[in-house]
Amino acid sequence: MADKSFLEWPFFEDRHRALAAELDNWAGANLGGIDHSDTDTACRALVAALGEAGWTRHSGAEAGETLDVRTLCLIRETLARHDGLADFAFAMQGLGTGAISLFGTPEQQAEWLPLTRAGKAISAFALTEPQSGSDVANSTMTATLDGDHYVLNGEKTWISNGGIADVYTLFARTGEAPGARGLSAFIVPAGLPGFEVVERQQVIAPHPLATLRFTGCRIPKSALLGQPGQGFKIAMSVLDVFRSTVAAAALGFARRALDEALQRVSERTVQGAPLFELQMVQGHIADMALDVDASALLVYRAAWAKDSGAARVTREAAMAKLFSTDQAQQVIDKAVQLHGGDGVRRGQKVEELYRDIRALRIYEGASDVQRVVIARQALGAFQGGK
Ligand SMILES: CCCCCCCC(=O)SCCNC(=O)CCNC(=O)[C@H](O)C(C)(C)COP(=O)(O)OP(=O)(O)OC[C@H]1O[C@@H](n2cnc3c(N)ncnc32)[C@H](O)[C@@H]1OP(=O)(O)O
Repeated sequence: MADKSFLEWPFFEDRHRALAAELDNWAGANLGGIDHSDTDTACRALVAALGEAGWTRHSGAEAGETLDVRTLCLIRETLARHDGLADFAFAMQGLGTGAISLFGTPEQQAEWLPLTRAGKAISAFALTEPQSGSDVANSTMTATLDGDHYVLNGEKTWISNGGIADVYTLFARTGEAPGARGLSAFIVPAGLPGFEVVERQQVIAPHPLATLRFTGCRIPKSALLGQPGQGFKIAMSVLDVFRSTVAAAALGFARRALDEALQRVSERTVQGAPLFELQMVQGHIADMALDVDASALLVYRAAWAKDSGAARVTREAAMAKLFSTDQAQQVIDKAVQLHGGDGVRRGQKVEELYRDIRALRIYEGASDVQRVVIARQALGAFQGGK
C-alpha cells in the first residue's frame, strides 16, 4: 500500500488530494485491461483511455487557463506507480504541446489543444538532432522563409511519439543569428509532403521513438510559435515545466519499488524469520524511504513554486530532476537486490521498473546537464546576477 502521507504536505490543496485518490482508483481498475504487446497500439489505446476518462485534459492550457504543475506531477507520479507506458503516454501529451499551451496564440491553441487534451490527437516534442542532443544552441535544422511559408530541411532524432504523433512542436534555425538566438519554434502536423519517418529506435523500455527527416517540407507562416528567434527560450521554458514532471515520474517508479521491497521483505523468510528482521535489510529500507521523501520534497517544491507564480523555476526543476531520477535508480536497484534472483526475472515488477527508470536520467536534459544548470544558477546568485 503506497504511502500517501505526502499529500498532507502544504504544497497541496484539497482538489489535488481528491484527484490523486480518483486517479489511483481509475488506474488500478483500468490500466491492466490495455494490451501492451505492441507499443504503438498500446500508446494509442492509452492516450484514448486517458482522454476519455478526462486525465489528458490536464496536459494543456488554453486561453485563460494556466498549466497546473502540481496536477501534472501528481498524475505522472500516480501513473508511473501503476504503469510506465501509461505515464509516457500522458507525459508526451503535455511535453508535445507545452509550447502551444505556454506560447501559442488563441487560434493555435484552439486548433490543437482540444484534440490533444481529449486524447484524440497524439503530440510530440522535436528538439534533438543527430549532432546536437544536450547542445541545443547548435541545432542545425533550418526553416527558411519563402513567401507565406517556412521551408523545413534537416533531421530530428530520438523523438518520442515519432511516427505515431499527429502534431509535433519542432525547433529549427531561422535567419542568420548564431547559436541560441537563431532558433524558432513551429507547430508541424504529421503527414506533410517532405516529412518522413526514416528510422524507428528500440530502447531499454518500450517507447515509440523515431528519427524524422524534412526535405523541402512547407508549413504556413502561421505555424510559427512566438516570435522568430525565440525558439531556444521557448524550449527551455517548456523544459523548466516538464523536467519537474520527469522527476515526478521517477518518484512514482521509486515509490512502487519501495512498496514491492516492503512486500518482499515482509513475506520472505530467512532462518525462520522475515527478512525485515535483519538490521541490514532495515538499513536498505530506511535509505529507500529517505530517498523517496527527499525526492518528493524537491519535486513538489518545484511544482508549487511554478504554480505560485514564479517566473522561472529553472534551478528548482533541475534539482528535482537530477535528484529524483538518480535516487530512483538507487531505490529500484535496492529493490531488485532485496528480491534476489526474482529481482531480475522477466515479468517481475521490479525488473520492469529497472528498465523503466534508466532513460529518465538522460531525456529532457541528462543528469550532468542538470548539474550545469544548477551550478550556473548558484554562481549567478552568488555573483548577484540572474
Ligand atoms: C515521457 C517523456 C518522454 C521523453 C521525452 C524526451 C524529450 C527530450 O528529451 S527533449 C530534449 C532534451 N534536451 C535538453 O534538455 C537539452 C539540454 N540542454 C540545455 O538545457 C541547454 O542547452 C544548456 C542548459 C545545456 C545550455 O544552454 P546554453 O547553450 O549554454 O545557453 P545559455 O547561454 O544558458 O542560454 C541562452 C539564452 O537562453 C536563455 N535561457 C537559458 N535557460 C533558460 C530558461 N530555462 N528559461 C528561459 N530562458 C533561458 C538565457 O538567459 C540566454 O538568454 P540571453 O542570450 O538573452 O542571455
